[in-house]
Amino acid sequence: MTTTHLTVKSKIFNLKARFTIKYNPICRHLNYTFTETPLFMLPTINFTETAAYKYLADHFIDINEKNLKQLFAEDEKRFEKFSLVFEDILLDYSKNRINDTTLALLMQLARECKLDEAIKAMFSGEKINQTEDRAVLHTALRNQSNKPVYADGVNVMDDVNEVLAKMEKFSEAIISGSWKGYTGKAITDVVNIGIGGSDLGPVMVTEGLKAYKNHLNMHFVSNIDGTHIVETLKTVDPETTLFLVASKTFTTQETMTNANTAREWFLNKGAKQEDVAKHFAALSTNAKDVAAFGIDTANMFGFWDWVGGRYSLWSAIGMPIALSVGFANFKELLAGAHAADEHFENTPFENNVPVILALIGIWYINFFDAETEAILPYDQYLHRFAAYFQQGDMESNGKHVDRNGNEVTYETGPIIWGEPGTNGQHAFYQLIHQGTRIIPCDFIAPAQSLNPIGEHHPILLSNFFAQTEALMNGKTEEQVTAELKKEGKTEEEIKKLAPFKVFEGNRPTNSILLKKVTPRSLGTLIAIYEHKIFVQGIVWNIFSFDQWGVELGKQLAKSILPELKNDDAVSSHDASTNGLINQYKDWR
Ligand SMILES: O=P(O)(O)OC[C@H]1O[C@H](O)[C@H](O)[C@@H](O)[C@@H]1O
Repeated sequence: MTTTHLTVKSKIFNLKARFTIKYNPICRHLNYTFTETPLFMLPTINFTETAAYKYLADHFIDINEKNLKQLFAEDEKRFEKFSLVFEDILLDYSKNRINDTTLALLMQLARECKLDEAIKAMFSGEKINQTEDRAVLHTALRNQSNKPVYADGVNVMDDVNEVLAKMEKFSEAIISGSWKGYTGKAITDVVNIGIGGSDLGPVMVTEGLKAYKNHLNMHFVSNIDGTHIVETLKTVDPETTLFLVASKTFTTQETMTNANTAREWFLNKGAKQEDVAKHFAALSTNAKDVAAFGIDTANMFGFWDWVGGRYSLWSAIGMPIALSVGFANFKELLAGAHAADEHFENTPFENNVPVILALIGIWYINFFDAETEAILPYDQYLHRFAAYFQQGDMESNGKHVDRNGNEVTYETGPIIWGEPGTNGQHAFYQLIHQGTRIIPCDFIAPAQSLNPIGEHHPILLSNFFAQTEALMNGKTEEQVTAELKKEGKTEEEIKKLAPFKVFEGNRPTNSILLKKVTPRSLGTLIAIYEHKIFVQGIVWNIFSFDQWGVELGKQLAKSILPELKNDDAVSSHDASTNGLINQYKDWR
C-alpha cells in the first residue's frame, strides 16, 4: 500500500484541500479522500490593543518603582519559581524586573496573540512565511522522531532523511580519507564558501564544537573583499583541499565570485576541469545553477525553500559541521535541537523556555524602551554565538510593517550584540553597569570546562556569577562611603568621589548555565534562541521569515558596478554618492 498526499488550492475562494491517495498495487485498489480547509493565515492581532497589554502598561508603573533587591526580599521562593532546568541547561530568569503579575500578564498577552495557533501552524508546515508563500520547517530538518511532516501535501521527512544519509556517506569518506583528490591524496582542508546564513551558522558551530574536532582544517570564506579568499588560498594545497560552495540560491554575488576565484585558482595550479568533481561540492537548493557552475550534481547536497537561510545550519548547509566533528556529532546537534522543538511545541507557556525568554524580552523592549540585548557567553568556544544571532534575530524581526501591511506603532526587533566574557568586562561592561541605558543581558556559561586547566574555569565562572550579582545589587552611596573611609580618604575627598563610584544596580539579566558544551546542548541552546525569535515575531504581528530589507543595497550595487568599469565621472546619483564614486575613480 502506498499513501501520498496532494494539496489543491483556490486563492480566489480562500480555500485549500488535501487529498490522500491510497494505492494497493496487489489488488490495484485506489482510494481518494478529500479534506477541505480554509487557506491558513497567521492571526493578525495588534498586541497593544489586547487586554493583557493594557494591564501590563499599568503594572509597569508599579514594577518600575521597585528594584530587583526589593523583589527578591518580597519573595523568598523567587529563584525556585523563576528558574528551570531543561536538558542539562539551567535558565535562571529571577534577576529580571518581573514578579508573578508580570509573568501572568505576559503569558496572557501570548495567549491573546494566539501564539499556540502560530506554533501549531509552523510545526505542521503551514505557509507562515506568507510574503514568500513558503512553509517554515527548519524543525523538520532535526525531527529525530521521524513523524511525517507535510509541506504542500508531501512528507518532507523522506527528502530530509535522504540528504542526511548522503551527507553521512560523504562526510565519512572525506574524514576517513577514502575520498581522494585528483592526485590520489586524502583531503586535509575544507574551505566553505558562503555568506550570511550559509556561513555564520557553520562558523559558529564548528568554533563552538572545536573540542570535538577531527584532523580536517576548516576555513570559511564569506567576504567579497578579495583579501578573504586570497589569504585563505595561501594556506591550502589544491591537491588536498575540498571547496564547499554553500548558497541556498546559488546566485549570491559574494559567494559566486569567491567560488569562481577558487575554481580558477584550482585550475591554474595544474588541475584539470574533470578534477573539479573531486574538489568542489555544492550545498544548495538550486540544482540547475550548481550544474551550470560545473559541479557534478552527485556532489550536490540539497535543501528546500522552506528552510530559511538563517535557520539552515541543520540542513546540508551544516556539511562543514559534519566534516569537522563527524556525522555522529552532527546528529547529536540535531537531536539537541529536536529536544528543544518538542519542549517548545508541547510545554505550557509558563514552563516553556523560549516563550519565557521571548516575553521577558518584549517586557523590556516595549515597556522599558530597551533598544538592545547583549548575549554574553562565558565560553571562548562560543565566541561567534552573538554574531550568529545578530543575523538570526535582526534579519528576522527587524521589520516595521505588520502582517496586515501597516506601519507598526511600537518597537520590534532589538539590536543584538555581544562578545565573550570575560573579554567584554574589560571593554564595554562599563556602559552596562553605569551607562544611561537599560541593556538586558543573557549570560551563558558551561559548568564543566572542556579544558579544565589550573584555576581558569573557577576564575571564569566567579566572574560570570559576580557580574549578574553586581548588575542586580549595584553599590549604594553608603557602601561607597564606607569603602573610601577604610581607604583613609577625607570627608571632602569622599564627597567628591562617591557619585562616580555608585552603581545603581537594578539591571536585568538572564543566566543560562549549561552543564557542558556538547553537540547536543549546543543544538538545544540554538533552537531555544530560534524559537524565542519566533515568539516575539508572532506577538509583534510581523513576518519573521522574510528579509526584503537586504535587497535594496544589493540592487543598487549591481547598478553601480558597471559605472566603476571606466574612468568617466558619474553624475547620475545624489551629490554625496557621486562625490564618493568620483573620488574613488581618482584614487584607484
Ligand atoms: O545562501 P544564499 O542564498 O547565498 O544567501 C546568503 C544570505 O544572503 C542574503 O542576503 C540574505 O540576507 C541571507 O538571509 C542569506 O543567508
